[in-house]
Amino acid sequence: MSEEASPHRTAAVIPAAGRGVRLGPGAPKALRALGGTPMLIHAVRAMAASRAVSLVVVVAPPDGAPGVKNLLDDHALPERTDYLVVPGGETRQESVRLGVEALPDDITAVLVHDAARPLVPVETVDAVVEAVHEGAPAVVPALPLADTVKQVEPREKGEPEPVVATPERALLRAVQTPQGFDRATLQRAHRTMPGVGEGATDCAGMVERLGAPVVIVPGHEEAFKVTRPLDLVLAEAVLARRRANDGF
Ligand SMILES: Nc1ccn([C@@H]2O[C@H](COP(=O)(O)OP(=O)(O)OP(=O)(O)O)[C@@H](O)[C@H]2O)c(=O)n1
Ligand SMILES: C[C@](O)(CO)[C@H](O)COP(=O)(O)O
Repeated sequence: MSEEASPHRTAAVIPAAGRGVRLGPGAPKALRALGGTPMLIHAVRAMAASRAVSLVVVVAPPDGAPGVKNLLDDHALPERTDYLVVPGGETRQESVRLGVEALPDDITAVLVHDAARPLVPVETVDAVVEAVHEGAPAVVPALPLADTVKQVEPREKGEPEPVVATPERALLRAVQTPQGFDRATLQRAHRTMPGVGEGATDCAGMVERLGAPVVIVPGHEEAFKVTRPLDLVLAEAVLARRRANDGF
């Protein structure tokens, strides 16, 4: 996909300021190695692989922006893409807001992609971009659920939680990133909605609360989020298979 015939200029914002508490002790999650390369670099390459993406904004840990700039300089990245690093905030919502505020004025479409989803295929990125360029204000890649989901009444840790409802699984989707937005819609959502507590867990949810439509495109099983140690084992296996298939 190319920007040449498009009136859009598309940027990707990569929130990478999280600590990775659920992954366990160590460096901030985005900086941990996957196949010998920081997870963040995989995520940056995944966004820059789309010819539609002309700018990648990395939202670094609050005190880690200079180190992340050095990291980008030290790794081979597509030259047609520009790169910018800004310091992040206390929550994902705050980090994304800081990334969006750093966008140059000529950007019209924005992808928001977790550094923690390093292996998203370019076909998924392009499908999201295409739907935004065709006029959707907000686009989310997602997959049907394998597990049945229960809604519960939360209790203290260790206490059995009463089940309140079993939503119809066929109507549910597990949501991934990159989520794609018309820039004005995303900016309005972030400017009008204060971050409460841990903040919104995804930007599309904020756009829904604005009353704007959000649509789903097919996600990909390799776009999973590295959250817990077992996810890293899976990510290493997927990467090893790709490298074996590519012969490098
Ligand atoms: N203050 C924060 C918190 C999260 N993120 C980013 O948001 C994405 C999704 O968050 P998650 O997987 O929850 O990452 P962490 O917050 O690092 O994980 P944990 O909750 O286990 O600490 C990650 O790329 C993470 O770096 C961010 O930029 N700023
Ligand atoms: C945006 C997201 O990846 C969609 O599934 C997810 O909500 C991020 O949640 P996290 O708790 O910040 O990992």
